[in-house]
Amino acid sequence: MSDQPWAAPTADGPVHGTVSVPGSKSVTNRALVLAALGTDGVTRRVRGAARSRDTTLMAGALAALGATVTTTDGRAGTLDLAITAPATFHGGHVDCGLAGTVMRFVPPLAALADGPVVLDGDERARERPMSGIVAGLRGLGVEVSGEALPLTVTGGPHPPGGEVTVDASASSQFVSGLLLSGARYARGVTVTHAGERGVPSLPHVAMSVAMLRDAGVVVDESPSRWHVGPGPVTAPAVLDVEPDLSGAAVYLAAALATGGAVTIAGWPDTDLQPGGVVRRVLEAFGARVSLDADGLTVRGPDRLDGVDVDLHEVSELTPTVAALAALAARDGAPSRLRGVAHIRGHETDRLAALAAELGTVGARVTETEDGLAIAPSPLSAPTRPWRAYADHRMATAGAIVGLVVPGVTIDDVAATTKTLPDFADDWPTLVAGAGVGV
Ligand SMILES: O=C(O)C1=C[C@@H](OP(=O)(O)O)[C@@H](O)[C@H](O)C1
Ligand SMILES: C=C(OP(=O)(O)O)C(=O)O
Repeated sequence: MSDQPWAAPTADGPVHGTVSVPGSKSVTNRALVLAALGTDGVTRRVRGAARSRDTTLMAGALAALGATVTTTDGRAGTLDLAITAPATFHGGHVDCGLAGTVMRFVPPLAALADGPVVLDGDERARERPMSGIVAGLRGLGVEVSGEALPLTVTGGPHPPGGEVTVDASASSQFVSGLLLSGARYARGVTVTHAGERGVPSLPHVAMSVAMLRDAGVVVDESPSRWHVGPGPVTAPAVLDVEPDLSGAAVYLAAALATGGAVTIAGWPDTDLQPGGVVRRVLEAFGARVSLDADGLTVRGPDRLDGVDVDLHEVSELTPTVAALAALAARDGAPSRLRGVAHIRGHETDRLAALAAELGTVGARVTETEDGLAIAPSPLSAPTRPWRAYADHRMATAGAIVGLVVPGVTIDDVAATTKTLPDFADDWPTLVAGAGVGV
């Protein structure tokens, strides 16, 4: 990839096309962790994973601690991973990159190692919240030095486990991380959330619970409290990863932005991700959504409606929704995005980043305590490149805006490889009217 800013393609007219997106990083990285926790000598396969940075980091982390991970080419540019759990994890060094799933899911697994595990990541990763994992592990009898990355985790192969109360208002991944390895702790793990705000992105905790149950682990849940019983982790021998529906939303946004129609092939009938919420959010802008044998098709309206949406459950959609809201505001419709205070701790401070970058094209975006307010304003060509802040979803938000605002360039389109490894090629292909990956 060159160092030159990437020119986001402008659409000549309505965008029409069919897209096949790679597997969800959230599903993939849970599947990899659960496979590595098996103690029955079975090699498990995770099929259709994205060839993305976050997935690669998770595979690398598990290998660094003693799991055997082999990677082969899967269908349509995806990866198939085969994982064999080690008899005992060993100490080592783990690179978390900027992946929340790696920095929050691996420390509780590292506590099962027979030696210290040092975890570090990108510069920005050192600023991402880790308090729930650090406090949670200490409460479960694990030694942790450091309060954020870099961390050293020293557990011993049989950490006691038990009951902890953590404040998970900064990330649902605190809860997911503690639960995913909890069955391997002597007394299992019980996590209670206590904080000023609720746990964000709760469908991602539900994903953890569903995948744990699928791996034979006993999980009890009540509001703000989850219990994982001790016992073996026997994930399915083969897991087909469902498409990344938040990544898909970016491609669907092309239909909304241009009044076109985009189909996501292979959209699942039932999903572990909040697919229904993704659909409802797009419908709020005036899109028509239908699911049939070809996949999920979204047809954009002639003019986008403004939205007033609480994105607490689907906070990772915020950059996509904010980009569409800025396009709606161009036609005079204001929007409010709420419930996402915690995304200041995502890959970047997304509220500040969105206000700044949408501002470069003339949008009137104000940061609120828990979201963004977008006031009517015409949009115009920017005078500097759109900054991605190493954030895949900031880069894709810039591309959405670039469909209708000429002259948008993105300083670091390679940031998209965190979850969508082929975005820089696939997006122009879609905008030019061709199918992608199908
Ligand atoms: O567990 C997961 O796979 C995720 C949980 C959510 O994190 P937060 O709860 O920090 O928002 C989500 O935003 C992130 O993209 C993926
Ligand atoms: C917040 C996100 O990622 P992470 O898993 O790194 O937290 C995201 O993908 O939008």
